[in-house]
Amino acid sequence: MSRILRVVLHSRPGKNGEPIPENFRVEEGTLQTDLKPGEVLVRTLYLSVDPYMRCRMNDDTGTDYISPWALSECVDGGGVGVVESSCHDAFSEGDTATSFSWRWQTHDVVEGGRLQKLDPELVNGRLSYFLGAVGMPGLTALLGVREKGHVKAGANQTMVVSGAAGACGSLAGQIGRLDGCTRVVGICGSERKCQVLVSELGFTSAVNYRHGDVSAALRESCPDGVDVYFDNVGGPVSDAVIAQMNKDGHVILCGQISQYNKDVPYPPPLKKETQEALLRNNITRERFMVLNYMEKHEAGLLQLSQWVKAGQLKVLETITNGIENMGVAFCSMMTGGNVGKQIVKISD
Ligand SMILES: NC(=O)C1=CN([C@@H]2O[C@H](COP(=O)(O)OP(=O)(O)OC[C@H]3O[C@@H](n4cnc5c(N)ncnc54)[C@H](OP(=O)(O)O)[C@@H]3O)[C@@H](O)[C@H]2O)C=CC1
Ligand SMILES: CCCCCC(=O)/C=C/[C@@H]1[C@@H](C/C=C\CCCC(=O)O)[C@@H](O)C[C@H]1O
Repeated sequence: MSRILRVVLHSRPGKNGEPIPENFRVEEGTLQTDLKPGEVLVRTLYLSVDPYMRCRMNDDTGTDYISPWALSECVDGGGVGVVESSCHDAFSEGDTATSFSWRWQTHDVVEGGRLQKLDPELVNGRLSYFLGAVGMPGLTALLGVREKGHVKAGANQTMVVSGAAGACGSLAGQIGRLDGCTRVVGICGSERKCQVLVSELGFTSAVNYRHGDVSAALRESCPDGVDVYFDNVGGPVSDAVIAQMNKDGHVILCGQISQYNKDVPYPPPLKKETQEALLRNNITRERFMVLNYMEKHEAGLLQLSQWVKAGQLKVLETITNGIENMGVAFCSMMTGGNVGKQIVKISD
């Protein structure tokens, strides 16, 4: 029996409420560490906080693929850890592993079949990258661009990315550039983030949506209009981008974070003018979900790993320490406190 810390959902923000760290509660508990056949004891190294978790804080997520978290039960999401002991053939002490449904606990006993073994070499030992650039957000950026973006090298395309300084957006813009877009413009929520996009990640230009006239800034940044829009945020930012899209353009409908604190279905309804602009200009806007492309994940992770190792894909992370700060890190990410992927480091 070991003593552990875990995070449970303490209260729900309400469907129209902003989440607060106090919606989560850290508890001490015990873990039975005598393993049954097939089980693995893992120590958590890193946990991910992600926007879709906001929907899991509601008692009804409004979707059929994301389930609500139960009150007072341990919450879960993407995680990476190290095997401390194993009764499963595929795992040995010292192996590293990941899962989309890693419990927010310092240690756990899990069925080995629910874990994927990791090759640290893919990330040059930076294991947190498996929750970001060489993980679900990286795949979202890569497959979103490749499956829905219709990017063609040499076609002089302009791509706009919203949420551009975040986990998916910072990678999507770089991938748009690697795949041949002439111009990649990022939209994000601060001057500092705009600077990072241009000076560190190679975006052509960046627009701060919290400052000044976004439509005017976009017009200046996109003199030939917008061909591909990687949409992470929805709402007024997306209305402004779609109004400047060219005929036969493509919206990659990745996420709509600006609407997650509202009681609306996913994807949220568009305003009439935006819907009309899509129809008038024959713009596709297809919902993209990374979990619908599982058969492409292995090759996608290899591609992402190669780019990262070659320095062609720059990785940004914001790392918060300590399981007691899961709620703080989640709320910070939801309000723009992160640059790149928001990670919580749980142990060495
Ligand atoms: N379809 C799929 O398969 C997947 C979709 N997603 C979606 O991708 C999007 C990005 O996720 P992820 O990269 O993990 O998160 P990020 O790392 O981008 O973090 C979220 C960011 O959203 C921005 N934001 C918050 N509120 C608003 C607002 N009202 N208007 C504009 N921007 C806002 C903040 O940046 P800022 O400072 O710029 O405001 C914040 O940093 C989300 O919508 C998510 O749901 C993610 C994974 C898979
Ligand atoms: C309702 C908002 C969804 C916005 C898009 C998004 O962020 C999607 C993210 C998914 C995410 C969650 C999907 C399923 C989780 C299931 C958990 C459960 O019900 O137990 C992530 O894991 C991959 C993205 O496709």
